[in-house]
Amino acid sequence: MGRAERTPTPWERARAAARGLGERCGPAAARAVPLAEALGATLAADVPALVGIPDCDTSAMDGYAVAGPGPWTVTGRVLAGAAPGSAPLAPGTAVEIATGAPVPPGADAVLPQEHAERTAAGAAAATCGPLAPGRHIRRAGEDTRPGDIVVKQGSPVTPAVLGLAAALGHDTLSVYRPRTAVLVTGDEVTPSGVPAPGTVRDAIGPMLPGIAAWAGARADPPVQVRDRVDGTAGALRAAAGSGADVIAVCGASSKGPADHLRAALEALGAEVVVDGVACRPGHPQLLAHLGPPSEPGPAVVGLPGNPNAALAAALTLLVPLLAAIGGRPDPAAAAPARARVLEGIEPHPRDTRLVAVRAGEDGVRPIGHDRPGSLRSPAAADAYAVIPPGWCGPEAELLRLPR
Ligand SMILES: Nc1nc2c(c(=O)[nH]1)N[C@H]1C(S)=C(S)[C@@H](COP(=O)(O)OP(=O)(O)OC[C@H]3O[C@@H](n4cnc5c(N)ncnc54)[C@H](O)[C@@H]3O)O[C@H]1N2
Ligand code: MOO
Repeated sequence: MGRAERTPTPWERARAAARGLGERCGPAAARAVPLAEALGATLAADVPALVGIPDCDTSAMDGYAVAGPGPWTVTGRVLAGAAPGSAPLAPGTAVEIATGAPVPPGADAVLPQEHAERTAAGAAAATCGPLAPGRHIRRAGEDTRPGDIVVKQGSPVTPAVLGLAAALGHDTLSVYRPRTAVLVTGDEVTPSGVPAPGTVRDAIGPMLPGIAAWAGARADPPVQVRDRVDGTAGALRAAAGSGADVIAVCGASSKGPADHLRAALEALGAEVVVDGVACRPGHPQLLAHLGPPSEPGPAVVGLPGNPNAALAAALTLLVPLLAAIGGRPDPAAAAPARARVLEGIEPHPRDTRLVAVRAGEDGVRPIGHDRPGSLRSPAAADAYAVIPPGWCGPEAELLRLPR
């Protein structure tokens, strides 16, 4: 097992290393998925328009499509969904028309309903003066022409991207969505219900699907692993064999008698890229690569067992790693990146502190309850304030929390 760092890696350097490993392991395999399953993934290919918007000349208003000067004899009605007509509208005639309906050839403009007057003889007249040619007609391809690239590869699939893809005729999209397997260690950890005395409920597994989704990835349901080296190594091997891009291991990251992650990685010949990070909470976290360095092979992230430390570690290593494998920016680092800290925070002498803060109008305030074993503060927070050693304010970088 190659050890890149024997001392804890500085926090910023650890995030960069996670991104670097993600770029080395990525991109995740591209898959065509139905639109209903694509939300939050990253586009693996440009999205072309399969149809023009609009696909033919259409009316932008409810009213009358008119030809020549008025008043006009109304000869019919066209509703949205009608096939585009081929018979030209004769000068002096009009058809009643709905928004989105195809404008007949020969029509000069659309007279909106509210500017039209029907005469007793059934003709239509304008109450608004002459209409400019083409008024209220949306020309074929005016917004988008067939073949236009409307969203670029690498963009996140948002609700608007889904709606646009559907409007342009797509039923599926080709996307990257890295997959992380989740191994929960700890013989005392129980997956459901009120924990019995001496046991604890898994509080890390439930956080990972939302954290992964935020990074454009997905997390498998947690698999519980007994506190043994061979069991941990076997679970890592099985997760790697399942084709996971990343394996997140919860707990067993420290140096106690039941902490077997490092020994299991050593048994598998893993390359350890980050062995401890100079941050609080979360200092025993770890980043490794399984398989030969030249292969994409899954990356392994060791998340400390203390749940607040696990969350800090997930934002430090897991999120940049998954985002890079999916080919998108780290969402935790997105703007606004700095804020004024309105209450004193004591820096740590050597490590970067990640302090849960709530955003107000003038800046951010620590929430308190800052304990590695408790999620009370991040559950009430908007971000972690990043407090490096020697920090004296007044501003701090913010590491955003998934909402
Ligand atoms: N001698 C040292 N001991 C410890 C150090 C150290 O530097 N030297 N670091 C401490 C810090 S900081 C942390 S964080 C933890 C990390 O521990 P592990 O990753 O090895 O995790 P465990 O020992 O298995 O568990 C720690 C703690 O968290 C609870 N836990 C574990 N998994 C879960 C889970 N899925 N959900 C909720 N809670 C969980 C577990 O019961 C323990 O209470 O090490 C310190 N010790
Ligand atoms: O990773 Mo530990 O927080 O510093 O609990």
